[in-house]
Amino acid sequence: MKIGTALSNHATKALLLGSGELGKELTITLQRYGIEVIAVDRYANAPAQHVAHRSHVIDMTDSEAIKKIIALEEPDFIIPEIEAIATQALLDIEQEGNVVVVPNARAIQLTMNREGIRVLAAEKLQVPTSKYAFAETFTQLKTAVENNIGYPCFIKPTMSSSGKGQSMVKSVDQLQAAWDYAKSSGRVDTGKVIAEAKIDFDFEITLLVVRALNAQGTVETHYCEPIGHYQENGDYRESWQPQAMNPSALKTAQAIAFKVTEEIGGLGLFGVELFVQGENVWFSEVSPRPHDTGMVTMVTQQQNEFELHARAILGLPVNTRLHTAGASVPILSSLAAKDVVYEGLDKALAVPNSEIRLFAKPEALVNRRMGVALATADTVEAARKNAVTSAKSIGIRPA
Ligand SMILES: Nc1ncnc2c1ncn2[C@@H]1O[C@H](COP(=O)(O)OP(=O)(O)OP(=O)(O)O)[C@@H](O)[C@H]1O
Ligand SMILES: NCC(=O)N[C@@H]1O[C@H](COP(=O)([O-])[O-])[C@@H](O)[C@H]1O
Ligand SMILES: [Mg+2]
Repeated sequence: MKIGTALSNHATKALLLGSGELGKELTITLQRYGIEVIAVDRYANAPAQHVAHRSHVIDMTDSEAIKKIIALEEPDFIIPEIEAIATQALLDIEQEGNVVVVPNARAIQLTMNREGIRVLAAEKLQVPTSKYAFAETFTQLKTAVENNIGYPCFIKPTMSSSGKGQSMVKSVDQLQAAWDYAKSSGRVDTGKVIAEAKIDFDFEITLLVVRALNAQGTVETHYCEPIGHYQENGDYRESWQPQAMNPSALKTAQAIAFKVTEEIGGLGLFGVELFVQGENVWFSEVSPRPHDTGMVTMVTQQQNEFELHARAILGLPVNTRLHTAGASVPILSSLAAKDVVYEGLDKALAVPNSEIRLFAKPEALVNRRMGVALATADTVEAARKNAVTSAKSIGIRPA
């Protein structure tokens, strides 16, 4: 493809829908290839907006608002970055044919809502998943859990991410609170919640998969080394790469990831979330974009997940090589405040082979991700230890 020079009349333009920490890294990468980036989010001063050429604040769950911004900016690429977007607008815009929705509008619609991707994976593609049911009322939820899903189970909003609105329920007396939380705390209330039986996994991974064009112009699938991670309340607390895996489980994981991403189609990087127990692998969900647990690749891979996504989208060559073991630990706020300052950067960076990214979100909330510590080492264990020490050195307090 021809890539126009940024800020000329022929600049290739990318419009990000969602401008968080993942979008910021992607913006920087796209700009290195001369792309003009417009960063859109639901609030002003979102991380990617700190570096983008231009930015807009809109209600991204409003189709008309999305269409208006697209008509104004006339981008070549629309890159959804968060799980809270009116996907119908993207389907309509794609139909018109002048813009590429990354990786495609159907992928965004399917993955933005857990119902779409779960039904596709489990029922059409027949890949193993946890047992699940959808409910529109508390009575439906209770009946499904009591008769079919069982305890313990997870109750989640169908449109959410980073664990928002999600809880694990061990007995019937916790069900009402889980229903109320899922209905009130997702990114968007679709009217439905999902109940999922708990999988007793040994560990869970994100398999980063890249669909990119080869020299012959055909799509090839590339896999990164598996990323292991540990989650609390549905949000990641540590990730590391590589996750040691039994070769047969890795093969199964790649086969599941291939099946799902091949069905979704388009070009770009995907984060396929899988649960592993012995040789068994279950599909959990997929992000058609860089993944939070994949931030570790900023220190472990020659081409990190943002570089891979940008290259794949632009039709450029990709390489998923890992060059070192590493780990990432998010820096979470312990307080809610409008203006905050970070402390301890000197201490955090005194940890050997560590790096810090501070996101500078304009408002801190309890457990909101405000930065990330990254570390490399000869072993994953040492890298994890260093990343934890580095992250703990950063304090967040009101300005
Ligand atoms: N059915 C399940 N069995 C076991 N653990 C689960 C199940 N569902 C969710 N979890 C745990 O909760 C975590 C978050 O779940 P999930 O990925 O569905 O939430 P999310 O809000 O989409 O998070 P993100 O957007 O960060 O991926 C999983 O990574 C896993 O640790
Ligand atoms: N698991 C998905 C994920 O990590 N998404 C990342 O978090 C941002 C939202 O953060 P916020 O809720 O703090 O605004 C998103 O914009 C994206 O960068
Ligand atoms: Mg997830």
